[in-house]
Amino acid sequence: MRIGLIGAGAVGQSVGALLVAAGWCTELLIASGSQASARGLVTDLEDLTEVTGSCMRVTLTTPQAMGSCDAIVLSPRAPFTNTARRDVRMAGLIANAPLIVHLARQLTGYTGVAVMVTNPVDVLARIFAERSGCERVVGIGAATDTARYRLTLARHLGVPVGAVRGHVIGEHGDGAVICASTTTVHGAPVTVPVQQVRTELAARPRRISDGIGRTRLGPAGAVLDALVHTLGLADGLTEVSVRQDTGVWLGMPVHYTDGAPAMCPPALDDSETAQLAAATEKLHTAYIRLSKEI
Ligand SMILES: NC(=O)c1ccc[n+]([C@@H]2O[C@H](COP(=O)([O-])OP(=O)(O)OC[C@H]3O[C@@H](n4cnc5c(N)ncnc54)[C@H](O)[C@@H]3O)[C@@H](O)[C@H]2O)c1
Repeated sequence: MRIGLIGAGAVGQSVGALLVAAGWCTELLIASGSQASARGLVTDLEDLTEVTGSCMRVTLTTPQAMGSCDAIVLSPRAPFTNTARRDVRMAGLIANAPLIVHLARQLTGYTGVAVMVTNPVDVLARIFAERSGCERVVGIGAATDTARYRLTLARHLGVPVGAVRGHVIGEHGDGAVICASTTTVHGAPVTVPVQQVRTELAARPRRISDGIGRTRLGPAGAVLDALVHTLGLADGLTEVSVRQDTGVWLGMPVHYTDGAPAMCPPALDDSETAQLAAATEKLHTAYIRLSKEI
């Protein structure tokens, strides 16, 4: 498996390290905003492969040279200061969209899997798919949100995380839908303190950023999870942002068999249905506004 990685920052570095540890990636091709950052990560990963006895080759390259990769991870971030207190991820739209459009042009007709990381991930996955013509674009975020949800609920109820079944879908952002009505603990329905959970879902990434600068390991794990499922290395259910009938990309549970996706939308109650419709509208509006500008 040959993987391209665009963006050698906090997430890109963590993805690189996880790919070395995973063992199935034979070559990692790296491009970034500057030669210096890409070369730095290539050098560090070379050291890691040598120390750990990994056979993975690490190569400095350009996005245009990634056309033959099985998958490309897009985790660049334009330099800007994010001062938003609400809708923090959406605040990156204007800064990051031109960069993603540029990459889409460079990767026009790409036939592999594209894993979008850059925020706002749902809108940018759509922009990249439509501008590049790539048909296998997934965004990450819902798997991390879901993991955070299960952790939070398990702690609140004092049960093992493995006993909690439930999803967070829709926007990776303030419009995320906590699927409380179908959540179970030890197979039984449960009353979810939705507002409390929502507060913790927003607090966790802030706590990580305040403590260690940027969120990186959870999202990198979600990238690996998306890669193994979309590339057919593992069958099973994961949450990724994928194209809906409306044309909008939303986080959903998707079951992959040999890399073939089957969407598994959870049943929703009236409130959750309304929240998902609102998220769809919000992301579509952002997309339309952006499309007029770039
Ligand atoms: N979807 C998610 O779950 C999730 C989670 C964490 C972070 N993110 C997003 O991922 C993006 C990256 O986050 P980060 O913390 O790694 O950022 P970072 O600032 O640490 O790194 C960004 C990297 O992008 C590179 N870059 C800048 N312009 C580029 C260009 N034109 N082409 C290629 N590379 C370019 C920079 O050189 C830098 O190495 C951000 O938008 C962030 O919000 C998403």
